[in-house]
Amino acid sequence: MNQAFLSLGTNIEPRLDYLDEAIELLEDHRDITVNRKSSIYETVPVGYANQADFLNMVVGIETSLQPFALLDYCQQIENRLGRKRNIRFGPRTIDLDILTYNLENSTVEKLLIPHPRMNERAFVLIPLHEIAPDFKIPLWNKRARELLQLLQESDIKGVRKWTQNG
Ligand SMILES: Nc1ncnc2c1ncn2[C@@H]1O[C@H](COP(=O)(O)OP(=O)(O)OP(=O)(O)O)[C@@H](O)[C@H]1O
Ligand SMILES: Nc1nc2c(c(=O)[nH]1)N=C(CO)CN2
Repeated sequence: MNQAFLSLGTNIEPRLDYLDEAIELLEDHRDITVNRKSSIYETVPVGYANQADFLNMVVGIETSLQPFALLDYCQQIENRLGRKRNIRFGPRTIDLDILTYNLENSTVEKLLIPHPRMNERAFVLIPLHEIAPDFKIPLWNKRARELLQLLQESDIKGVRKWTQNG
């Protein structure tokens, strides 16, 4: 069985429902088992600042799907949840990125694994550290915590645990 980590992000309300529905749709697939879920984090937008705060989380899955089939299913979920692709890095109902797939590296533009920007994203590294503290991310061959240490304090401050009651 293959082990992958996926990043989920949303900044259009109802944000919590989009996360819940995306996870349900992952669990509905007979070839995917979601075996780890991080907490939900509220995060300041990175890249394109003029947009609402995100909810982000990371899940660990086991799957018999090959990487492109997994990407295809992630994109089906994005489409079902009404994802529009207009502004790069802009607002979205749900974004599902494949962070890692086993210890594989893929350099095909349509599917870059590990995700090439994950090392600079505290909104990915903090939840990944929570569920897989010892996992060494291929390409950098470093744990999430070690990559976090290379980021600015301000990037890390933009990520805080989210609870429904604020
Ligand atoms: N690891 C990956 N996970 C998901 N999509 C990927 C990955 N590597 C490459 N892609 C490609 O990136 C394309 C654009 O993806 P998307 O619209 O989700 O980007 P984005 O969320 O705006 O930016 P980012 O990838 O920085 O999070 C997808 O169509 C997909 O083919
Ligand atoms: N905080 C945060 N910022 C982002 C996010 C995201 O999920 N969270 N996704 C982006 C495009 O992939 C761009 N910027």
